[in-house]
Amino acid sequence: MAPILILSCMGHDHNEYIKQQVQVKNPYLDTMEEDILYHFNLSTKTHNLPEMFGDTKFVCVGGSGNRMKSFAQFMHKELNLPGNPEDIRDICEGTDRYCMYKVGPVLSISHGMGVPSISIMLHELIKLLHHAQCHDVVLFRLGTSGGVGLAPGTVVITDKAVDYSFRPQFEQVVLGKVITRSTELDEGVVSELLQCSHELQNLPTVIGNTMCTHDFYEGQGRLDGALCSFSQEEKLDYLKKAHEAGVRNIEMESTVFAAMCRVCGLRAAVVCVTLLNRFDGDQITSPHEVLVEYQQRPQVLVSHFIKKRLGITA
Ligand SMILES: O=P(O)(O)O[C@H]1O[C@H](CO)[C@@H](O)[C@H]1O
Ligand SMILES: O=c1cc[nH]c(=O)[nH]1
Repeated sequence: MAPILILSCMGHDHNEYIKQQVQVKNPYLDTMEEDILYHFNLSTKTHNLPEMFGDTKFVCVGGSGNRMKSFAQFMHKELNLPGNPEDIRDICEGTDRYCMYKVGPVLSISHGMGVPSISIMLHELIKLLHHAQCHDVVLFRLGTSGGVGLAPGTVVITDKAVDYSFRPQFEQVVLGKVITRSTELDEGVVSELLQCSHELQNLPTVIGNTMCTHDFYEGQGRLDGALCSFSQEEKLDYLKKAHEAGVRNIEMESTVFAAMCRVCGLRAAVVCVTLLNRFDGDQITSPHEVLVEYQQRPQVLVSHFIKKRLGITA
């Protein structure tokens, strides 16, 4: 029998977190004898998912496997967990599609680039959380992005994840028809994250809309792809319109992430650092070590959030 959501999934009262369970929205799932999470190389028959994952409270996802491994090692240290952080094992090592690390109540998973890649990962992740009977879970996407009118290195906590027309929605084609889902995120988590950013040094942070595109080059109005059919003026005009619509950064996964989490009753937030200001150019020119430090910023912010939630003080 599928667990039911006892209280409203989008409420903002802290007490409501207590009973929040993962709602898969598929009547067929509970009739299946076995569920193979193919891209994770896990299955309900071969793995004891409640034992492996039942205590998960925070799921952090990001594009690259190495970044999510470093984040897991960082969290291992931040949470003062026993053992050597260097020894953490990739739970999905039997497949090279995604990487997954578990450190205490934190699960760190890579999702690759773009909507199709993260959406496959999210289907399997949400089923995993359901099979493992997890509850009170908060999900974060920790990413990089192009800034719209912001200095490079600024952390953007997403208010609304919007599409190419600045609408807060995600369109999925199902059986040849378009289904539109809302991409509203949890306001409570957004304010908690903003408060966390005020408590940290050197972490310039804003709340803004995040535009999700299906491409890094033409899709984000870059003039430096292999194809370009528009002028510099047209590019700047589009970015200006985006800025007027409240867009402060551009990336490639936020809308489907927000939509799927929302439908399944999962509180979620998107926290991405900007690598450049798109009004100033398209190429990412900062030195490697600067970019490495930038991409740690969302991790530092979310780590602070997690430690506060767990009652761990510095
Ligand atoms: O830093 P990550 O999580 O990979 O995300 C951003 O970087 C990739 C493009 O370079 C896209 O996937 C975009 O969303
Ligand atoms: O400009 C950028 C930088 C990172 N990721 C993106 O999707 N766009």
